Amino acid sequence: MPGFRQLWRIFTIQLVLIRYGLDEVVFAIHLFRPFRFLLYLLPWNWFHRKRDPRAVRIRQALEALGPIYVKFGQILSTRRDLLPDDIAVELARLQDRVPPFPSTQARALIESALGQSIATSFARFEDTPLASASIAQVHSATLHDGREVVVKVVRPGIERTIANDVSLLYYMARLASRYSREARRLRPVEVVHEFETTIMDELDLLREAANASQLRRNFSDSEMLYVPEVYWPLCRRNVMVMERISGIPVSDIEALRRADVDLQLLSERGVEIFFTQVFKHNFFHADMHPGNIFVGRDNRYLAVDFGIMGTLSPEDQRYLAENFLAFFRRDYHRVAELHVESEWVPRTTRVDEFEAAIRTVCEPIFERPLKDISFGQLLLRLFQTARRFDMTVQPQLVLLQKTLLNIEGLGRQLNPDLDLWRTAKPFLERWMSEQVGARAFVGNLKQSIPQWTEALPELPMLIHRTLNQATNGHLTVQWRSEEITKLRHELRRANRRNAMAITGTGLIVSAALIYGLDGYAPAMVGGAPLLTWVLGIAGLGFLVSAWGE
Ligand SMILES: Nc1ncnc2c1ncn2[C@@H]1O[C@H](COP(=O)(O)OP(=O)(O)OP(=O)(O)O)[C@@H](O)[C@H]1O
Repeated sequence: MPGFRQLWRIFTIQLVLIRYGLDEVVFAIHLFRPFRFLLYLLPWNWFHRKRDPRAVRIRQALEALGPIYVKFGQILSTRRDLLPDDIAVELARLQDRVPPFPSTQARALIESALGQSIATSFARFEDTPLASASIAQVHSATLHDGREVVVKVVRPGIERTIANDVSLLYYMARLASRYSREARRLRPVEVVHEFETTIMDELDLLREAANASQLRRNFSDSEMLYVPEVYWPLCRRNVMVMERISGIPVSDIEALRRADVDLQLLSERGVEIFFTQVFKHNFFHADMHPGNIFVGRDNRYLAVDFGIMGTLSPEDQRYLAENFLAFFRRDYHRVAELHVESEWVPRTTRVDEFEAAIRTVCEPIFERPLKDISFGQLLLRLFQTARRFDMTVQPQLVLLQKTLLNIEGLGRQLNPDLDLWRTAKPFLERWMSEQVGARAFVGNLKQSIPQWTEALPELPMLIHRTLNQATNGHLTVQWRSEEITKLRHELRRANRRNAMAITGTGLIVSAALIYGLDGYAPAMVGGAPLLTWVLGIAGLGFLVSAWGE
């Protein structure tokens, strides 16, 4: 049960929702019905009732509720498998730009985190921030050796605010799940959990710095992507210092044209970077919105903001690649099979039914020319379909699908004729051939050589011991298999069944004999009818149990 302050906050949230005409979706309003009369005290123009479409009012309400809710809306916008399209599109418009906090506070936070004065750490520190978002603020600075850097500082007190808001969101999500079937369908508790994980990760700048370092290493020889260097001695949990990059924002197409950037090459490089990150490095930048991407010299991308990165398990990678290839061959049966094999949908799913559902969704999409087909939309539709077949939510896949949508959006903005499939197909086919077949065998062999060289010296001794045991007749082989275990159970059951049937038959025969002997066996006279019944019923009981085994 929440405390008074939380209840008050819930009450104010209700007011904001009512103000934006969202009372039809306010489940908890029932709890606050007694206070409804307070609404009549408010002037009529306080309400923004139903003037705008519902999706717009939801966005406005989140903006009115403050930065944490803006962030919540942004993360929610990526769950297009759960939300109606209009709401998802509108929530994606939420701007995470909030008024900056004073530079005196930023300086104090940095000094306390680094344990030294600003003047000791930097030759110059710019008080006007470059950017200010809900979690952190970014300032530019110069190191004593002359290198230009940016300093990212986490907002003061933000951890407590988030903790309070998240516990409130959990409370409301549980209420919603309990009282509203419609809300239950949106899996509110799961959504809040996802939000909590993402936002807590973003608070830890050491984690972001480590992500940046890894990505920089992965692309150290690349002419496609540049990742700024992290200055580790000046990084703490709430402060991060990294090389300052300068380039043209990728969304500024006019400026890119003026700078003679090859837009077609750039759009294809974007796709290649994405597939390289997902399939080669298994470490992808999952916050690829245009605000985080710049273009430098030689058509090279420059990336910032490494708070959200994604990885896939080797199995997910393989299933994903196979899914894409099967999709574009329109082999829906294989797509359905892959979903069952990978257990993205339950093993009990009927492949033919699932295949039919996928076909219904995908055929209209494939009617369009290949260059107009969106991978991200395709995955999204697939997840929406799979959800009807009880697909368990795979956060890593949702993250990937969202990134893919971003990449496509970006690529098509640069080059409306970008044919994603043409760029991606050779990449996926090459990757698949490296994973299966002779090349994969050689690759795996190479990988296991170190283990073999470690185990090799022990081999003669092992062979000697085994042969010794065999000649002395002490060698036992332990062989466990699922089939054998099943067979053993089956045999045991059959034995039990036989024993019960024999006992049951014996008892019934005995009952019949006693019944037949009645009158000829004087010692039993009087007890015979009762004994006949008891034996007969017991015999029947045994037979029925034997039947049920
Ligand atoms: N290394 C850098 N060099 C130059 N500018 C940078 C650098 N890092 C960040 N910036 C600028 O600061 C802005 C905010 O940085 P960043 O995205 O890392 O912060 P954030 O708090 O995570 O914001 P959001 O989550 O809203 O994107 C960037 O959009 C970019 O303009």
